[in-house]
Amino acid sequence: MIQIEKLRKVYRGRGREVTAVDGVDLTVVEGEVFGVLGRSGAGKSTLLRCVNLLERPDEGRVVVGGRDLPALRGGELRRARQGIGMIHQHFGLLGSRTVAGNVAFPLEVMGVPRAERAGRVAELLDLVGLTEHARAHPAQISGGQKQRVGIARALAGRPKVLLSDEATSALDPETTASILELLRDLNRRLGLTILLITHEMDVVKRICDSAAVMREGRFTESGPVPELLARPGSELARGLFPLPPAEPREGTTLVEVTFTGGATDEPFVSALARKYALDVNILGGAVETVGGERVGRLQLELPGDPRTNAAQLAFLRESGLAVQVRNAEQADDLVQEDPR
Ligand SMILES: Nc1ncnc2c1ncn2[C@@H]1O[C@H](COP(=O)(O)OP(=O)(O)OP(=O)(O)O)[C@@H](O)[C@H]1O
Repeated sequence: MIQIEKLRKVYRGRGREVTAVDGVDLTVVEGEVFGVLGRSGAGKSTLLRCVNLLERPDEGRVVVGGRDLPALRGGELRRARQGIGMIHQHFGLLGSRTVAGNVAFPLEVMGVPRAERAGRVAELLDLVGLTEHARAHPAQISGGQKQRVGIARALAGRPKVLLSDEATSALDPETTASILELLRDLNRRLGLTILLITHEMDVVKRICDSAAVMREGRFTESGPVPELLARPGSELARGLFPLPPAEPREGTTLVEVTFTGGATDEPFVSALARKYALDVNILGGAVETVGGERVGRLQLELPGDPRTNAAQLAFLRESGLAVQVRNAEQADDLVQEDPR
């Protein structure tokens, strides 16, 4: 649905150049929620704005719904853009218009006849649960309600794609949860493809099917969330499941185990302990529901150095777990890092 290849965007001015996006490849599959996570200045907004050509990329391809956007001009580009809705952190509502008036605005711009407009506005307000507030002005409603207006307005042109620029960053946790739930619901009900940018791990955890971590204009990791979580060394996994700092003790093996989906149902720690008559020490761990799947990380200490635990580590891997040995350097070739 969204295919970006080798995207580059450089800002130039006052003798200074900033490469905001530096060769990003991104594929967002139709019907999925894709999150780009990164700190301030990583280039997330620029990337998002290149998807609907609010910024023109210097290099690279941006294909949305089969159309190469930078190649389009005039009316063709305008029509292609109507298929891409966008919501913003600060909502961007017109203070002088009512809630209904704000939602009607893009319909007016699109030239939808007045008679049709009222019905469509009512439909959109119903979709976001704001029917009762149709006559209120933005100053009279809460932040969460304002974002609902923003979402209704973004959906006016029946877009197939919704871009979300830190849509929940200005909201409290409870309101954030309700807006994320609404986005998930719209994604499922309308088959809406959502590309969102955020600096909040929690957003990725709650609604993203796939995600990328962006730093200094580049993706450092990218893929389906359960896959990223199971990847040893994943920044996303570390962020979602922070484990206490632990130093390997002499004569022990310190292992971090990540499990997703079905593997969670197996009592693998007790199975390991029983099979090898081991005293397994659990140093830390977290289990969460991500994308509807139970996933988690555990930090385990096994007696004996990694070399003597080759069979035990193989047992964990064969149980479908991603296994990372923290003191792997003590092991020789017998103990391979999980290649995933
Ligand atoms: N219009 C602009 N002109 C010049 N430089 C810009 C412009 N917009 C962004 N930049 C620079 O490009 C880099 C990436 O900015 P961008 O806003 O895309 O990052 P971000 O990850 O979205 O961060 P934030 O969440 O703070 O907006 C930053 O160094 C920023 O200063």
